[in-house]
Amino acid sequence: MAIIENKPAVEFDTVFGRDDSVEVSAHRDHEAAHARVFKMIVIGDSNVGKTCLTYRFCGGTFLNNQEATIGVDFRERTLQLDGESIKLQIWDTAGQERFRRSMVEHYYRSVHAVIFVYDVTSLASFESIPEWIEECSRHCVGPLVPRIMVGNKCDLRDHREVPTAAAQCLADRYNFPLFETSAKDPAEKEHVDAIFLTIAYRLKSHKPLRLKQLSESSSVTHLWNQREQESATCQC
Ligand SMILES: Nc1nc2c(ncn2[C@@H]2O[C@H](COP(=O)(O)OP(=O)(O)OP(=O)(O)O)[C@@H](O)[C@H]2O)c(=O)[nH]1
Ligand SMILES: [Mg+2]
Repeated sequence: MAIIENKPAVEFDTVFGRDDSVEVSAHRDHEAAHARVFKMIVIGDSNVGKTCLTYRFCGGTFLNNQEATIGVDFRERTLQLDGESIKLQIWDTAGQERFRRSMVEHYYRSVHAVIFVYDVTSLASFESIPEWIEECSRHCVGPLVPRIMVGNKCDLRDHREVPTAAAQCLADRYNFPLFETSAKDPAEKEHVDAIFLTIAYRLKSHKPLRLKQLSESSSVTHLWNQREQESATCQC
């Protein structure tokens, strides 16, 4: 099966910060190789900033001139949480129907956590959230799979269309944590980290569903084959 992809498969594999020394790099390789791996998907309308958010978390910077995602982009980051390595394998999905149609089943297969993203300057993107949640349920993502809701582009204060209170109301209805942030604003970098860390800590306390290590070469095909080999969490 072909994966449509418009950027390198895995852009960053980070253990808190960067250092070019060989020793540190070798240590990171070791840590990453022994990490528990969790698959997380980022879902929401096109243009809400899914790619920029995941890039900010994995790469630490804002991605300028980002084009619409086609199919899926993979990013990874390895975290040290209480002395344990946790690798988050983040599936940055396409928001445009025509770019996601053939991939939807694969997005949800064996997923460990879901992040629903809307744009605080787009009421339409917020109003779509229940549809994304519904799609997620249709694909048999179990109730124990952690989900969070993220309102992005908070830096565009004068253009806000989604009040925090309305978003909190929706989040409460589904019992999701809500975060509002900006992938663009450098001052929000730690807040973006906190979003993913929140999920990582939730996952860490879960029984690992996957013990296999990812290969050093994280090509799309290889990742894909790994996913295909795993038994799905879906019980239907
Ligand atoms: N002002 C501002 N612009 C942002 C922010 N995040 C993303 N953008 C811009 O919003 C546009 C869409 O960002 P993407 O990350 O490509 O959106 P996406 O959700 O991945 O879109 P699809 O791949 O089509 O699903 C780009 O022009 C980004 O520069 C943000 O926090 N603030
Ligand atoms: Mg994208």
